[in-house]
Amino acid sequence: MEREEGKVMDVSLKELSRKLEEFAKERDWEPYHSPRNLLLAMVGEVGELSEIFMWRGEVARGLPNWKESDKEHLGEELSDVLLYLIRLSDICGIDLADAAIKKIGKNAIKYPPKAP
Ligand SMILES: Nc1ccn([C@H]2C[C@H](O)[C@@H](COP(=O)(O)OP(=O)(O)OP(=O)(O)O)O2)c(=O)n1
Repeated sequence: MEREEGKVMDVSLKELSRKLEEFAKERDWEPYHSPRNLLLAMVGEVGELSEIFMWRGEVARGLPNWKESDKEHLGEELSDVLLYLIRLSDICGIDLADAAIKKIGKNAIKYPPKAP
């Protein structure tokens, strides 16, 4: 994991996946991390993420008028969704990085760029 001024600059999905595995092992939570439980946990976090945007109306890119504390909360909920997604993929035996790259390739064929 590459760091600069205390901030993570580059981290792989595999590194995050390993950290999540360690986290679950250290707490004896592995039996609870079944595919269905992880999926439900992720959907729950998507709900929490949605709540942040609820009733605010449309939001400008970069969230210029948001309080720092709201942006921090947003980062936490986005992370919860990502972490459960990575853990779910891992427990299902899916290499998420590989699957995502392949899917981007497939998308590009389905939706070719407009001709110049
Ligand atoms: N069985 C569990 C429970 C939690 N976590 C981890 C993954 C998530 O990143 C985070 C979720 O924790 P909480 O369920 O406490 O959810 P929040 O952090 O959103 O707290 P709250 O719902 O109180 O806002 O913890 C986990 O891996 N396995």
